[in-house]
Parts: sequence; C-alpha cells; structure tokens
Amino acid sequence: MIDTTNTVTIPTGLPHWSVMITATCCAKRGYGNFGGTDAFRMTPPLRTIDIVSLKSLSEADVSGLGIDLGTANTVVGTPEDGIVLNEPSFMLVRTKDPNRALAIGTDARNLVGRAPIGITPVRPIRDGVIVDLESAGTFVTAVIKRAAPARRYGLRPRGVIAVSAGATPLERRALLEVGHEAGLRKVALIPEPVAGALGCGINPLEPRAHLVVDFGGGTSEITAFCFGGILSHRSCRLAGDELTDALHHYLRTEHKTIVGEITAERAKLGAPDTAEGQSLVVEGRDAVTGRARLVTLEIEEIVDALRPTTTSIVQTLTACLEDLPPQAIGDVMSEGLLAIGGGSMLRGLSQLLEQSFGFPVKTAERPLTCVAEGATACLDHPEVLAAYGS
Ligand SMILES: Nc1ncnc2c1ncn2[C@@H]1O[C@H](COP(=O)(O)OP(=O)(O)OP(=O)(O)O)[C@@H](O)[C@H]1O
Repeated sequence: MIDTTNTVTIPTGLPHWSVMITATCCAKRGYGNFGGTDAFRMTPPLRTIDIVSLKSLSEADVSGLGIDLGTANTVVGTPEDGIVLNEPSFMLVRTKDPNRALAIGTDARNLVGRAPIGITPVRPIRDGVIVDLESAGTFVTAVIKRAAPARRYGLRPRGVIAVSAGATPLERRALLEVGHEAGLRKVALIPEPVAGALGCGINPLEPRAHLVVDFGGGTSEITAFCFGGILSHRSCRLAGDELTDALHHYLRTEHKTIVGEITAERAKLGAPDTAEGQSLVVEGRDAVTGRARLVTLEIEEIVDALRPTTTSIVQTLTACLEDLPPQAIGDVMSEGLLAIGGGSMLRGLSQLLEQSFGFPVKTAERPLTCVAEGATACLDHPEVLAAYGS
C-alpha cells in the first residue's frame, strides 16, 4: 500500500500524484508493492550506458523511443538496440509541398547552400525549441518512421522526448503535440540535463546535488538538480551555431573570404582534433573579387576567433551559481561539473569552465548521444519520469 502520509516528506515539491504514479508503475512492472520515498530509496543506481541490461526489466513493454530533438542533431534510442538514429536536424522539402519530407538528416544537410530551385532545406528546431508545428511534425514523423519501422513494433511506440529545462509551457505543449501527431502512443518529456546525466550513469533521484552544463547547437544551459527536483537553472540562446557564425564572420572580416555554413562548422569541428601548431585549410570565395580562394587557418587563430562568444556563454551560465544552495556546493565540488552536448568538445572549453565556476569539469564520454541514452533509459525508469517528467 502507498503510505500517503510519507508523500509530504519529499522536499522537492513533488506532487502527490507523482508518488502514486511511481507506486503504480513499480507495482505494474513487478518491482513490488512500494512507493513514495521507499521507491526512491530502492531505486538501484542507474546504469544507462548499459541500456541492454535494462531490457530484461520490462521485455513486454519496451516498444518505446528515447528522443533528443536538438537544434543541430536528432538522436533516437531504443531500449533494445541503443542509439538507432543520429542525424542532423535538417529536412528537405519541395517549396510547393512543405509537408512532405524528401530527405532528412545528413542527406538534407548536405544540400544546405546548394539546394536546387524549388527545394528548400528546413531546420525544424531553432534555439532548442519548435519554431513551426507543421514542419516539426513532418520531420519527427519521418524520424520515427526511420527509427521505428512499423514491422518491428506493430504498435505505435511510446516516446520520451528530452526538452530544455527552461522551455516554456507553450514550448513543451508544442513538443507533446508534435510527438502525438507523429504517431507516438504516449509522450513524456524529460529535462535535457537530467536525461544527459542519466545517460552518463548518474542517478538523478539520489539526494546529492549534480550540476550539468549542456552546450548544444542552439542553446547552452546549466542545471543543478537532486532528489527528483531542479535546484537552479540558467540558459542562453547562444551556443554552437553562434560559434560557427563567429568563425564565418572572422573569415569574412580578417581573411576577406566568404565561406558556406558547412565549411565554417567543419573548421570549428576540426579544431579540437588538430594538434597545436598545426593548421587547417578552408575553401571559400574572395569577398572582393568573387574568385575561389583557399585560406590557411592556424588552430590558435580559430580558438581566438571563438573566444569572445565562448566567454559570454560561460559568463551567462555562471549566474546559476547565485541560486545554488550553499549545501549543494560540496556535492558539486567533490563530483565535478558534468559537461554534455557537442559544444563541450570545443578546445579549451573545460579549462574555461573550471576557471569560471571553480569546480572540476568532467566531459561526458558520449556528449552527443548521452541525452538520448538517458531519455531511452527513462522508458524503464518510470520513477525518474514521475519526478522530473511532464
Ligand atoms: N568536436 C566538436 N567541437 C566543437 N563543437 C562541436 C563538436 N562536435 C559537435 N559540435 C557542435 O555541437 C553542436 C551540436 O551539439 P548537440 O548535438 O549536443 O546540440 P543539439 O542537441 O542539437 O542542440 P540543442 O541542445 O541546442 O537543441 C553543434 O553546434 C556542433 O557544431
């Protein structure tokens, strides 16, 4: 039986119903007849990396997808197969028929800047949120079709979609609607930083505080949480896309060369893997004569060109520390700040974070997929969804 008197002892503002849902789900899944704080205490440490081992917990009910619908990349996982789709969030449509995707992912992205007349590349997500319900619906439908072919699932799959912790109620609603219309049977949302932490093997229900910084394509956010609730959160709509723009601008002003978006991004991505003292060659068009041109960029030059944007992102995020309860500082001090998202791989970023926050920084092992891994793990951890989900 659920001891309802215990529900008031949960300090994170968990509503009464969330504890009941926990108990119901636990009982349904054969975890035993317990709920409330017991359910939290009995939750085993989550090992989301080991998604395959979670399979055995609920063989009968795993037809689900964990989805990270990002500004730059869309990643989908299933409890059975791990990550099944990891593609840029781009779609190609005919200008006259915008509700039918001709291609999605890499195929669509490769045509950015060179799409034939009558065909438009579309980015359905901007700054971490849906900008246009129809195009997002078309994109997500195509993603689900590819990630969960009907022959495999028969039934419509359930979905857990990661959402920015700072998304407004309207933005959340839009995501839920798109999920339903794209064919998901039930849709739940989970904050991205919580999903990312879960995907890195952290149990977000334990009473110690965790601090996660997520550097995505459209948004950067920092979130502290513990025991099923958010402690503090800051976000800004400055992230990987602005870093690419900064490099684009730098090439234009300092080298008088205009490059395409994809070339500027490649130069940005090349920097972390290129040794100090080495250089990268980028191709573009001379801003004055219009002729083709090759530019050699030193790695240090790229880092310097990106530094002002990186610094202003980090400065915005440090404001999160003001709201962090002093008691939580010790937890973060001993565990370190977890950096996730593609931007966390930027050269020099972890040093900058360490200087600005004063905490040790750990970069996730799989920064680009850990959010989808965590969202997928939620399918088998209803107690996490009950605490953080919406
Ligand atoms: N090695 C790298 N170095 C620097 N930046 C990188 C690297 N790899 C990817 N990125 C950048 O990371 C960003 C994509 O990260 P990610 O896929 O986590 O974002 P997203 O989830 O799509 O975005 P958001 O969370 O804002 O919606 C892009 O801007 C990309 O250029």
